[in-house]
Amino acid sequence: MASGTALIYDEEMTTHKLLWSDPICDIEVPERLSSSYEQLRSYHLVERCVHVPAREGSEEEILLVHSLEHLEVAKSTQTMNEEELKRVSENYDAFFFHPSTYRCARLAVGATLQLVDAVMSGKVRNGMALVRPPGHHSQRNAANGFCLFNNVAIAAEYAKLKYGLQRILIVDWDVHHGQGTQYIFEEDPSVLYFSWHRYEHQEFWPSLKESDYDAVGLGKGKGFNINLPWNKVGMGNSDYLAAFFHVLLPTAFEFDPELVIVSSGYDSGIGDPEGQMNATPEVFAHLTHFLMQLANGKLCVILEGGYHLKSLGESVCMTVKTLLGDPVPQVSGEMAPCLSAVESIQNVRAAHKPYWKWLAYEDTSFLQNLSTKSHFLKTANSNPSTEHESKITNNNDTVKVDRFLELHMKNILFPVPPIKTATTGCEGSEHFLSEHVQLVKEMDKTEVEALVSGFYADLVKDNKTLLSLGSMFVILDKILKKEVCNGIATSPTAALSAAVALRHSVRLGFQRVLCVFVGDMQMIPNTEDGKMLIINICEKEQSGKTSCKHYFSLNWKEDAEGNDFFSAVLGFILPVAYSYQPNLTVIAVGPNRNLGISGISLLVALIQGLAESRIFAVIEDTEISLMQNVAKLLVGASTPAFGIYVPPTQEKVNRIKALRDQFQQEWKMLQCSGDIFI
Ligand SMILES: COCC(O)(O)CCCCCNCCCN
Ligand SMILES: [Zn+2]
Repeated sequence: MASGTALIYDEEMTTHKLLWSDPICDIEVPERLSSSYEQLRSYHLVERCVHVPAREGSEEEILLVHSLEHLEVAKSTQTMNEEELKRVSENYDAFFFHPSTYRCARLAVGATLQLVDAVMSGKVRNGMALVRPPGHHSQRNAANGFCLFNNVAIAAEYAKLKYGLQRILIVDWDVHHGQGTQYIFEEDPSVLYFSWHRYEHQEFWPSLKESDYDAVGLGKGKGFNINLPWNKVGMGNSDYLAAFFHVLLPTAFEFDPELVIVSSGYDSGIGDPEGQMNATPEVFAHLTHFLMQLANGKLCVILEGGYHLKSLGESVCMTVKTLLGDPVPQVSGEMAPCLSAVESIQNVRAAHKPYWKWLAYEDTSFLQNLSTKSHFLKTANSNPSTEHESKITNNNDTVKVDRFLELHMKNILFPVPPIKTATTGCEGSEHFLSEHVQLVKEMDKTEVEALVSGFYADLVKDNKTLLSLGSMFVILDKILKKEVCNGIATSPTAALSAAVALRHSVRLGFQRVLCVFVGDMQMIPNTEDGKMLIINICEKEQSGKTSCKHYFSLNWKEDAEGNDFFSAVLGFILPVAYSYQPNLTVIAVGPNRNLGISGISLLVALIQGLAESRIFAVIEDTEISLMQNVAKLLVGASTPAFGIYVPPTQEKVNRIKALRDQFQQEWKMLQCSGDIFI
């Protein structure tokens, strides 16, 4: 299992700069790179990464994507004077040449390919390349939007050629549409390109019709180009997370890429003059964390845009911290996507229905009655939650944004707990002990008996479980005190242990405890006070307990292959969990579990994005291999391959939709279709 995070940075890429006045290009400054690198150093992140040197991309590598003519023009600029440079630059939309541009662009390509090699060779698990000039606007025969060579597109072609890859996912979270990348792979089903971008109904640059949600790819590439247009500014964390839950992740897991490359622009972050969006730096930790669960963790993050230096630097640090496996910080803001975002999500899901199995049963009837749609849009616009109140009056007030970010990041960058995982000396734990794992000593019997008789006598009927409870109390205590990030224990009766753990956690002071229970839960605590939210994935409805705001019984019978859990995890559990914003998560697996090991692994891996990754897992002690899998994930391993994709049945899709329709007003991250306001 590869480990380690590569960081690629070469100061020489700061020599490319604008020599004349140009109000459009003057935001793409060398300091973007140097201040990001300085910010990484100030958080002691550089020293934790594996340093990989940049190199020049060769002409042959550049010709994987670009025409010889384009290469020759670029090469010829090295010896030009300012007048000639200005003239050549005017041939392109929003691009400037400097005598060192060609050299820097080749370094940007080479740095990107070095990262691909480091990841594909297993030297590291993932990594980030800080490069400029950026790439996603440049096309086969043209520079565009500050980009000369399309670093990420060349990387994808290079990886296909050198490593025989057949499925590469490119995620472009830059706030501009990477039309260059779209054109290059439009007919190529081996490269799935996803981009969200400020669009405002084609008003915003590059103002292309083909940036809208109905540009799905051409010929054999149909379905492999996904555009999610933002038709309003001010999009925030909840909109970005909703886009991942309801569009990107279900598609990505069905596509099952062998490598994930991110066109990582941070102009989609708060404070950026180009994006005018509201998303705060920690959201990039969540987006990165989600993508780390694909391709066995093989993830290459390549810098694109980002023009507010403080916002850029903080977001780069959040990304690298997560690549290193640090706990994911709590995401801030109201977990409620705005109407415009939900409408875009609904449109892109409808546009891609013909191409993806997970969308086979998507309800696109809204397309027929567009009249009511425009009607509810008018009425909805009066609805408060259709607009995000902007945290910052406008992003152009740089100093104000600096101050906001200074305060905002203070309580985000908590110290990383020295130990990741605590465990009891339970069966099978000897397999995964490492410096990241702490073996906790048992609490002594008399103390456990005092605790149980004091607070849990109604739950604990016999002494058989007392011993397992003892170590559980110790682990929960350590998690509460942030001495460890998470913990795992086995129990002869996981249902009882979970019930005691939940009550104990609330008594210890956790205000919102999320419990995901797989299998027969048997004892369902009272959730009226909202201090717990329980999602029970079980085969049959628990006796007489129907779903309500804080208790869901998700009846789920795995198909034979045992791989059709994505729609439950991505379409329901994560959105509800993120809406709830727990400060502790308890994952319990009882008898008669009805999710396969890979389904539970995905659940544990993704849910680490919550509660600052504070998780307590309790597993029925008959499930040794499951326990070992879960323990490895808690220590930071990537989710294992999921095997063949099993699409959800219509019955399962309908069940999720029914729950979503019923609870999307309480848990707004469930929203993914605009008919919420009719
Ligand atoms: C990968 O490049 C990074 C980027 O996407 O941020 C480049 C943005 C170019 C923005 C150009 N604005 C032109 C406005 C014309 N009225
Ligand atoms: Zn951009």
